[in-house]
Order: sequence, then C-alpha cells, then structure tokens
Amino acid sequence: MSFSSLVSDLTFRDSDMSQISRSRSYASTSATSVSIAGDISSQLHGGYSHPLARSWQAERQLTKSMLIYPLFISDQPDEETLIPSLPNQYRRGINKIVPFVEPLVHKGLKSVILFGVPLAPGSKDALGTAADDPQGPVIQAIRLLRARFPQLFITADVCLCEYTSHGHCGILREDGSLNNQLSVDRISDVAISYANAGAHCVAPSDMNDGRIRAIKLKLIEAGIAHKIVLMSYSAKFSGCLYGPFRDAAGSCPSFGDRKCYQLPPGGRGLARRAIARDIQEGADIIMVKPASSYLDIISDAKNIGKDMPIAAYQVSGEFAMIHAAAKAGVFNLKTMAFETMEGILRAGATIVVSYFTPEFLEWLSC
Ligand SMILES: NCc1[nH]cc(CCC(=O)O)c1CC(=O)O
Ligand SMILES: [Zn+2]
Ligand SMILES: [Zn+2]
Repeated sequence: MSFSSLVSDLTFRDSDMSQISRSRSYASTSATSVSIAGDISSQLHGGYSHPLARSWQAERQLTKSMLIYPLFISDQPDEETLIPSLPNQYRRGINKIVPFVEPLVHKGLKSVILFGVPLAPGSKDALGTAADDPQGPVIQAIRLLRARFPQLFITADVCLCEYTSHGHCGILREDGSLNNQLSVDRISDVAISYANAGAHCVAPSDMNDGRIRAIKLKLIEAGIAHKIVLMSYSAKFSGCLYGPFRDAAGSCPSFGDRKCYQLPPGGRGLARRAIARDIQEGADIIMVKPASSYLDIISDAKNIGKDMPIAAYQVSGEFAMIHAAAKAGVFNLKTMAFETMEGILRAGATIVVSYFTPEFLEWLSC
C-alpha cells in the first residue's frame, strides 16, 4: 500500500489543525472536512523552519576552500593604494603583500589569483613585454607567496591587457584587430613563465582562440603539465561589469572595446561552444564570468563539463554594485553577499572568485 492510499481516506476538520499533533483526533465526523493527502503535500515549512534544516535544502554550502581572492600587485614595491571604484580593495606592491595576506591565511584563506599592475612609465609596449618580466610584480609575487605561505594555492591570471600600450588582450595587427596566432604564442609563453615561477594554476583571460591547447602543449613540453592546473576563462562575456577592475589594473583599452573577443551577453550557444572547445583543448577548470547575470551559463558549464570543477567569477562591477546598493540602504551587505553566493553555487559552480573573500572568511568563522 502506498503512502498516499494509506492517508487518502483520513479526514479532519480544518479548525482542528492546531490540535492534530497533540490529540491525533483528526478522524472527526464534522461536515467541513478536507482530504489530508492534499494537505500533507502542501505542508513544506516543516522541512525548513529551523536554520539547520534550511541549510540542508542546499546541494552545496559555501566553504572557505571554494573561494579565490583576487590580488592586484603593483610594480611599485611600497605602494598600497585604495582603488576608488572597488570598495576596500587595494593595489599593493611586493613589500605590502605578506603583511596583508598573512592574517587572511590565518583566517582560512586557501587561494588567491594574481593580477599585475605595471605603473612605471614606459613599462607598457605593443607586445606586453612586462607580463613575464622576471623582476615584474606577478613573478615576484608568485615566488614570495610560495615561499611564505606553502599551503596557499596560487593562480596567475594570464593576459596582456595590463601590459600592452593599447590595452588589448593580445598582439594587434596593423588594422587594430587581434593577431590570434601571435597572441596565442605570447600568452602561452607568459603562462609557462608563471608556472615555472611556481604558480599552481594559470588562468588565461585573454580569450584568444586556441590558447588552452597552446598552453597545455607547452606545459607538456616543459615537463610540468602534471602539476599545473589550467583554468580557462571559457565563457567570459563583454559588458559593463569590468569597469572597476580596469581602474584597478589600468587595463582599459586605449581604443575600441573587447567585443570581438569577449562573448556577447546574449550568446548562450556561443558560450556552450567555447566551454566544449576548451574542455577539448585540455582545460582542467572551466570559468564563467561575470557570475550573477550568467547563472544559466554556469548551469550549462556544469552540464557540459559534468566531471569538471566549475568556477564563477563574481566580477568587480558585481561587487561594486552590491556595495553601492547596501550603502544606499537597499539591503544588508552580508545578506546579499550570501544570497548571490547561494545562487552561484546552486547554478553549479564549485569555485568562486570573489572580492568578498576576506568578509566570507570572517562570516564563515562565526
Ligand atoms: N583580461 C583581463 C581581465 N581579467 C579579469 C578581468 C575582470 C575582473 C573583474 O572585473 O573583476 C579582466 C578585465 C577585462 O577583461 O577587461
Ligand atoms: Zn603566520
Ligand atoms: Zn585582458
């Protein structure tokens, strides 16, 4: 006998509802009776009225090990400058990194992603030469963090836009469009330099076609493919949510935009193709970026890359928006930060890059 047939002939007066659990006298003879079967399936609150039971309704809970914190590393050793459009985030020189990171590591920080910011006059050129300068900020920071925090997982973002005079994410042709082959050759060289310096993970965000394959092949050639994670920004959409980042990194294009190499926001099919392509080319982790406006893409990534870790980047504009709205009294910052995370995890992400990481380390400790 099924559960529903067991209960289907039981009836009770709705005015007795509050007494049901105490008296169990619901087999009443009243005329105004309803079928309990229908009522049982409408009673969901019991499953989540307690905070712990509420947490059990989620497939995945945010943990500290899911979080990657972005760090902007300046080439000015003693710099520590607040980035006006990116609340509480600083550009830091090599001498300021360890004192900043140390307390975070003690609070449970597991992973960072590094972005270099060359500020010295004349440090930018058409080829982005400074990207893999052994004395440059990223390679210095990788070495320093590896030495000081052996447990910290270090990802290096790989791109040229911070280092090119034109601010685009590759090497250009005469007509101003990207030269894909030259860009991929250069990007993959930069990735290998970061890996050789000690990065655990390289994450190309340039979006040139074929870069994942090129990097994987060079990692194999260098004999280090077995210990370097290749995280692809596979589904990176063009849009207006990267503004504060470009302020922070000084990577705003000097002409044009990135629409030829970042995905159009409506391009769900294109994103799926890019994800499938990058898996094929040897990516170890697939990233979707931005996060909150692209939850369907995160879900697609989880479906296409069933057996892969999926990362979502809650980008600078998303972070700044939440801060601005909280400041305007729209909502509580912490509540909203958790709500966005729950959405991102629910969609299928298992890793989140977020500027909220220091706050989450606090909040998750309580
Ligand atoms: N290719 C560089 C890069 N890597 C990560 C971000 C954005 C991160 C953020 O907004 O927080 C960008 C900016 C861009 O594409 O212009
Ligand atoms: Zn310590
Ligand atoms: Zn770039």
